[in-house]
Amino acid sequence: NSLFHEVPLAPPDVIFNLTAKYKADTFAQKVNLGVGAYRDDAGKPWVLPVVKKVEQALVNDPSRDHEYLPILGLATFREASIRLILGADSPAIKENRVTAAQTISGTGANHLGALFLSRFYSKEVPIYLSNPTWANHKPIFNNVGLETRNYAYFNPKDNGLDIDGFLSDLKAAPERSIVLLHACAHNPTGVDPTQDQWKAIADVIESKKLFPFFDCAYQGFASGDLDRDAWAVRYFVERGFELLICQSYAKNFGLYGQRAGCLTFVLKNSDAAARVSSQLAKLQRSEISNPPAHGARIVDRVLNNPELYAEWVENLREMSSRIKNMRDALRDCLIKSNTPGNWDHITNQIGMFSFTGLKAPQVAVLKEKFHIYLTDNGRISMAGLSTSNVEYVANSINHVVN
Ligand SMILES: Cc1ncc(COP(=O)(O)O)c(CN[C@@](C)(CC(=O)O)C(=O)O)c1O
Repeated sequence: NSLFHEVPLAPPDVIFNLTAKYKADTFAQKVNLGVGAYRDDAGKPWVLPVVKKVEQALVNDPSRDHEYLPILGLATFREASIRLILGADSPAIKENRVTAAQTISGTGANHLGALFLSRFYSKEVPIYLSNPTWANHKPIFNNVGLETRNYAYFNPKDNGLDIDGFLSDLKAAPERSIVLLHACAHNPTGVDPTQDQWKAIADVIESKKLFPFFDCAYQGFASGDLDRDAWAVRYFVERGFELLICQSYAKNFGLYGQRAGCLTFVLKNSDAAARVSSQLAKLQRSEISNPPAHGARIVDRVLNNPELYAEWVENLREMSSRIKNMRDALRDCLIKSNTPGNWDHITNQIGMFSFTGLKAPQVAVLKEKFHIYLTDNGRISMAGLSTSNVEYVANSINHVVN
């Protein structure tokens, strides 16, 4: 008998297993609405033109080597990431009370933030996650010994935000609890709080002394405007909260496999920032020693060069507007084919995903009969839609809701 013969067989990951099933499917008209990865109108992954350009320059740069990065990553990448999320004129930056660590993409930022809080904030308080939230959030926090709880988020009646449930769950939370907040383009619902609702959320977090833990994986993807998508984070900073933000460059730079991300901490003063930074370095060293260089160098060059930055903004707008067009097209097709139900949420929701309201049995039929892949909770990645498959998808949805 092996020493590990009692290791339980874990189920495959929901989202990555969907991709594998889709790839294995030989049906000509198969459609992948699973993983939240951008595809162009031909259904192909899109290497951003600005990324291609910078990669060429990097490869041809004679001074480039493969030395270790510092433990906390490329300094100019970290500084640019802080400016991107907080705004170049942020008071927190001026007062030198921000610190950051380059991480293994957004997942790594969530993990390092969780690990730090479990060590230096508290292990006794729970972290509140939106219901529903990204499938990977719960395992990330449980892995570092944090108890996870839910706050109400999605209202199935209007496929919108259950703000009353949201606020009352936070009011009932133990003081100092951590609250995970999606900065923009909520995954999986595509439903974001309005600015007034963010103010009400901030009021409860302040009065209950809760800790805001922002996860920002889609900056620039939601509205197409980087500053607008960072509004909630900047509002909380303005209100004087200490908080952290997880940034991912997987989606907005198309660098999924390069694992480029950043964990940014906003503190009360520079003394606290120095202390936090020193412990982030210690934790990071013992886990990954130092982060991967390639993706960060691409992001670093783009964010620190005005022309490349402007080109990146254009590339971002191209992705976010194609997704918006697909929202309009899907809703139009559903209405044109008299699909029962109200489909306004398809265009009211924002960012990579739409929470359709389809139930697991209906999802099963879409997968098995129509070869359309989406998660059982009815989430569809809008980037999987194209002008050539949107009608087929709408007709298939029509079939399963009738
Ligand atoms: C809210 C949220 N945070 C963090 C991440 C982490 O992304 P990264 O580590 O690649 O930077 C994702 C990616 N979510 C995807 C796009 C992929 C996945 O599940 O990992 C999704 O399909 O939900 C996300 O949706």
